[in-house]
Amino acid sequence: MSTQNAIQLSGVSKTFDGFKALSDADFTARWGEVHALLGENGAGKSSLMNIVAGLYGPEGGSLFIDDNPVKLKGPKEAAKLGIGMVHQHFKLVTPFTVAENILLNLGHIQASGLYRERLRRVSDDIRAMAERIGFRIDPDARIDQLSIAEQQRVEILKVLLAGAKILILDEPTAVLTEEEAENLLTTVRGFAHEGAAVILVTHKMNDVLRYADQVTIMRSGRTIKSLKPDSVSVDELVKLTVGESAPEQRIPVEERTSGEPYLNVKGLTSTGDHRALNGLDLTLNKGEIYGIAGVGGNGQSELANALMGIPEGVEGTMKLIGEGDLADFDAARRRAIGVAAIPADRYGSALAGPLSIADNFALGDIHSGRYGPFWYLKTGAIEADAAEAVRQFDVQGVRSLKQKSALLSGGNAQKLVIAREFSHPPKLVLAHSPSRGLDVKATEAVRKRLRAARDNGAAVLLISEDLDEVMAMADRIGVMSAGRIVNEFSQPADRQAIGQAMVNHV
Ligand SMILES: Nc1ncnc2c1ncn2[C@@H]1O[C@H](COP(=O)(O)OP(=O)(O)OP(=O)(O)O)[C@@H](O)[C@H]1O
Repeated sequence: MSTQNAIQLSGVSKTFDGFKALSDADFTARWGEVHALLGENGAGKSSLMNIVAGLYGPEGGSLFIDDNPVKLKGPKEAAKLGIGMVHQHFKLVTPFTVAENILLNLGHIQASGLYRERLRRVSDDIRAMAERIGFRIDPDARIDQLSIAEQQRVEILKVLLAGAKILILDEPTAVLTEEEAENLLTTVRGFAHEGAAVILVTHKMNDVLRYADQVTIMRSGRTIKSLKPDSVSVDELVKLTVGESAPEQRIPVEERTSGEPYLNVKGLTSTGDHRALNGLDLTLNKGEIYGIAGVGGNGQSELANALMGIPEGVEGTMKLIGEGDLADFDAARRRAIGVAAIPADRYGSALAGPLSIADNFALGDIHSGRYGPFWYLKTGAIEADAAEAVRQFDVQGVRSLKQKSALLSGGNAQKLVIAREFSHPPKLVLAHSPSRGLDVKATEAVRKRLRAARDNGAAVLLISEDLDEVMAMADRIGVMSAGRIVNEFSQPADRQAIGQAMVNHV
């Protein structure tokens, strides 16, 4: 393994609206290593890596690539130096196909030949790379027909095919299944050990311990420590990351009796050619958490969309007993009934990025009249409630409630969504990958909210590709495959049997 530095940042600072996101941060990653970057939500990990990727210019400090001092003028220059970053929130052109998106990114490299010919070549490269790293992806699929997990695979392929030698992966495994995550991390470790450098921004301690050669921990805009993961335990890493107050222990899920049925889904089927949902039946009871496990791309996103009222062509029924069919309710009616929705794509489907934190918080209550008639909103009341929610849900990085919500770090944006959705006691909670991108403390806080909602009698549907999360949270587990629930398990359930059911039907 070379000892030459791939990246060296020293004394880097960055301020946003007077807020110091990075102050005097140092970071060194060597060629040949997988280097994990850990830290609480809002610690500054993405900001630091955005500087390496040429997206942000630092105010102070210096950046060396391959031991040469550089001043990046933008991401193109970073790409030329072999730096490729896969962001937490994707940068794909949604009406385009996978191959078109990748060709767009490779424009400068694959410039020769007719467009169709170039597209064909790129499609071949995509297939070859996908096979090499164990991804299933169709180069001709349109991005807007792919699940979040599949879109992430496209982003990863995009960077790999552009020939990056310094790979920065911001939370790459957050939406991947265990097997996909293992494949990906094994592959990137292979790249690193062949001589590249891989930076893995993550909250998953086990990924750090299993795959990283070195780990740097950030807190409040500073790098506080860099060490070899095999020199510490998970507990020590957690403490270094979130401070002394270690998160709660996992509560083992016991067999428990739930209440009467509340949501009855019958024959839910996609109307398009691609039968993402194919006759799905599901009954969710009051006072239970029903977890949906499954390999990504088996209809989970379409189910979440249909239930949450995000446009999705489906037929079949989604009856809320005593209320009517969910498909007939507009957003205001859903709120009035007590439906809380936490979509997987928090920026695309849950938050209005250009609106302020306070306005995003109040969105759910505009129709109810809580803040006055909509032509004269009581901004003081909105801000008072939002301030209280920000405090209660520990949303960090809030300089002002008037700040755009798009500027919150990924994890803190999720906390804002959850604060809004739980601002009234919910009767039905629909949560899709709710702890994606959250640090250990925030993950525990979200899980506590879901459990509390269940204990107060709500029906909670948890759709997650993280089997550990489903196992830890759900009272009953449904395995989804090819657009249907193919097996149901009650707790305590056998993890291996669930894993079997997930793959047997693929
Ligand atoms: N473009 C921006 N404008 C204003 N503030 C920003 C911007 N980018 C980041 N920030 C702020 O800088 C701080 C650090 O954010 P950053 O995204 O780097 O954290 P992170 O460690 O990656 O967090 P997470 O784990 O939640 O993704 C946050 O308070 C965030 O709100």
